[in-house]
Formats: sequence, structure tokens, C-alpha cells
Amino acid sequence: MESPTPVIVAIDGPSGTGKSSTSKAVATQLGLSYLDTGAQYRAITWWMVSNGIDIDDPAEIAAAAGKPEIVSGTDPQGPTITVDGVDVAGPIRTQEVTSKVSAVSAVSEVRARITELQRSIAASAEQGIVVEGRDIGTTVLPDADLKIFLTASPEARAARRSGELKGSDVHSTREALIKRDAADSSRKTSPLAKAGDAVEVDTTELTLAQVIECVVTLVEEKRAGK
Ligand SMILES: Nc1ncnc2c1ncn2[C@@H]1O[C@H](COP(=O)(O)OP(=O)(O)O)[C@@H](O)[C@H]1O
Ligand SMILES: Nc1ccn([C@H]2C[C@H](O)[C@@H](COP(=O)(O)OP(=O)(O)O)O2)c(=O)n1
Repeated sequence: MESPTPVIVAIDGPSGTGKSSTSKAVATQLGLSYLDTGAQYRAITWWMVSNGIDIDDPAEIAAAAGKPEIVSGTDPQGPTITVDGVDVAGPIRTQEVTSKVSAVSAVSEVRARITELQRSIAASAEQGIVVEGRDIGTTVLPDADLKIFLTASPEARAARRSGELKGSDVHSTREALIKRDAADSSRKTSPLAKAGDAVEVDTTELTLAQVIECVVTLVEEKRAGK
């Protein structure tokens, strides 16, 4: 039997809209690879922090951008991320990395390096891939077969995030999230933005299962050539 041509799905949106959970589930159901591009930006940020790079100095960040080797494992049921061979899946989720990732990912040398890595991972995914982030539909994979832009109210997103982070209150989580979205949306190089041809899905009133079903249906329609 002929295998289907690889399908490339781009899922973008701000923090807490459900990109990671939706992307992993869609990729698992459809037998596709999965790439969490936020984890790559977090990984390079972790390396900068661990190596004493001054996060307030874009020139210092730019000069170091080519140094760490970042490797992403793309199995949606067990994605991995290493920096110079070290598993950093845990350390990249700390508050410190979260508070610094927007500054590091705004540096164009960092984006050029990570974008190239993302394109080569997508090109080598035999069955196709779901890639989630902020600039996938606009910049990384502008020819993706399907582009989704997830949104949700700041209140819903903060409630989801503070449910994950034990001991954090919804108010401060909401403030931090709004600040990070503003930084990610206003940077010069490939800001967080909805591609003109992306399908926008507001997940505020939807369950995760409903969002997954919606995206799976859209991929299947694309594959059927509708
Ligand atoms: N539609 C939804 N309804 C309720 N909770 C959700 C929904 N989508 C995701 N979540 C939960 O919200 C949290 C953040 O989701 P995640 O997929 O990590 O978002 P993102 O990747 O956009 O930051 C997770 O705990 C996830 O289970
Ligand atoms: N394609 C991407 C993905 C993430 N980033 C940056 C901006 C984001 O604030 C950080 C972290 O992304 P991540 O998806 O891990 O963030 P959340 O888990 O959704 O809060 O990385 C980016 O600039 N471009």
C-alpha cells in the first residue's frame, strides 16, 4: 500500500492555549512526529544562564548562540530535549528560564540558528510532523499543509498554568503570562503572530478533547484534499 505523503501541521499561539497538549495528541493519533519549538528556545536559554551569559546583553547572547548543541527527540509519546548531550527536560521549566526565555529568543542570531534546526527536523520527518510554537506558520514553515492558531482568554490560560505550577497564584501567573506574550508579540524578528491562512481556534470554552478532535478533523480534511 502506498504511504500517505508527509503532512506538515503548524500550531501557534500564546502560552497556555493548549499547543503542547493538542500537538502531542494529534501527532500520536495520526502517527506523525512532534516538535516543541518552545522547548528549544528554553534549552538555549538554560545554556546561556548556566554559562554565565549576561541575558541583558543581546550582543553577548548573539556571540554565544552557535555554541550549544540542541537535540530534540520527536516521538509525541516521549519527546526529549538535550543540550550537549545533557537531558534538560526538567531544568528548562524552571521559573528562572521562563522569565528569561523571551529576551534570549528575541535575538535574531538565536532565531536563525533554531529556525534552521526546526526546518531540518521537519524535512526529515517521514510521515509528517506537528510543529508547535509562535512563528511556525509565519516564518519557520510558511508552506505548511495546515496552520492552526490557538487562542484563549488570559483568565483561562492563567488558570490552566497555575494548575500546573504548584504554589503559584492565578493573579501573578496571569501577569507573568501577559508580560511574556507582549514581549513575544512585539519583538522585531518573527514575533508571535497568526499567519493570514491559519485557522483560529478559541479554546476558552472547549475541553482539550474537543480541541484535539477539531484539529484531527482539519488534518484529515486536508489529507482528503478538501
Ligand atoms: N482546552 C483546554 N481546557 C482545559 N485545560 C486545557 C485545555 N488545553 C490545555 N489545557 C491544559 O492547560 C495546560 C497548558 O496547556 P499546554 O498544552 O501546555 O499549552 P501551551 O503549549 O499552549 O502553553 C495543561 O495543563 C493542559 O492540560
Ligand atoms: N517558535 C517559538 C516558540 C517559542 N518561543 C519563545 C517565546 C516563548 O515565550 C518561549 C517559551 O515557549 P513555550 O512554548 O515553551 O511556552 P509555554 O510553555 O507555552 O508557556 O519561547 C519563540 O520565540 N518562538
